Amino acid sequence: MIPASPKPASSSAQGSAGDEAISPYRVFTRADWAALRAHTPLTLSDDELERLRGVGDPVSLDEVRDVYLPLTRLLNLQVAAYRQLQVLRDAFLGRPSQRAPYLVAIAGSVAVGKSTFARVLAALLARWVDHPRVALVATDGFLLPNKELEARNLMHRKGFPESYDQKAMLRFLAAAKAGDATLSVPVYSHVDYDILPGKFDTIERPDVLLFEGLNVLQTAPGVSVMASDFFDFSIYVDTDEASVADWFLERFLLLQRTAFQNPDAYFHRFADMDREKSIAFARDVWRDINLPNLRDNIAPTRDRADLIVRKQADHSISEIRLRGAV
Ligand SMILES: Nc1ncnc2c1ncn2[C@@H]1O[C@H](COP(=O)(O)OP(=O)(O)O)[C@@H](O)[C@H]1O
Ligand SMILES: CC(C)(COP(=O)(O)O)[C@@H](O)C(=O)NCCC(=O)O
Repeated sequence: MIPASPKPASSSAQGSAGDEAISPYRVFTRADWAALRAHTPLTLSDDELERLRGVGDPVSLDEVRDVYLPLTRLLNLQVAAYRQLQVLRDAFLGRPSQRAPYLVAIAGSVAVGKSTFARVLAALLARWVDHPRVALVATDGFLLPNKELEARNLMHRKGFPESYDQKAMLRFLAAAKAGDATLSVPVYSHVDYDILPGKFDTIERPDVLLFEGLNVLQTAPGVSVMASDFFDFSIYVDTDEASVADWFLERFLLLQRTAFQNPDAYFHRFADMDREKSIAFARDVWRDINLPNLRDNIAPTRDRADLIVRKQADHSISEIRLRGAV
């Protein structure tokens, strides 16, 4: 179903008036998008949603109804079409039909709520009978271990392109797309603030693989293969800089009262820091690390996504842009 009165894409942070005229996106208000749910049933309860919410990320059941259900309906149709295409391609190649997972990338700033978005989407997609096996992988598993970051003087560049083992990430995506039966991903711990040596998560034959991280849509000069070569669909979780700066600060203060109280936490030394110093510290980390990374490496990838969800200052999603639906 197509909404009665489509709107042209409004100007973007990077776009000029000229770009606006040639935007590949169709812009939906939340209400227009919600109408595309059709009869997709709500399969999550409030309790289940509570368990999926991230620290300080207040996604509501209304938002699940209005935003996530139409999206799962769209993805369900896309997966069906993708599978038909695979069958046809294998027939062309004269080989037995092979099944590879449908890969969905989720990008956005630090603290924008990618993990919650991905967890809720994964839970909803897994309730569809035609793709019950949904795996979720975060790209932090592909960060270089702290020892290596220290050796390269990159401890203050965590999350920047050079802080990841790009080759390992591409190898993983290639293996996933090749339909490998068992996939293994290194584990990053927010408690240790480091990769856990020798620890891997194992994923077996997912129908859909969600791949979430700030770097998933990045390209690099002179590089011929990039992560997005392996994606079937991509989503960018967007908001304005001021909102995400506040969310980062609020989350830091919340983690301070919870996760940092754990004596084993890397950030335990900040557990009892007074409020004023804590605010100053979190603002510094934002200003010196996460904001420059957002501006230089993350936000410029936004307009490569198939879908952009735009959050307001209260974290709620107010607008959705869909590529190719103009
Ligand atoms: N220092 C920390 N200690 C514990 N959990 C953390 C810490 N920093 C981030 N997290 C959690 O890690 C996840 C990923 O965070 P982040 O990379 O900022 O992306 P996003 O907020 O977009 O999901 C979130 O669930 C967040 O709450
Ligand atoms: C681990 C992260 C780089 C996010 O990684 P991602 O899962 O997006 O690959 C980020 O959460 C982080 O720790 N940044 C370092 C600066 C900071 O402490 O906020």
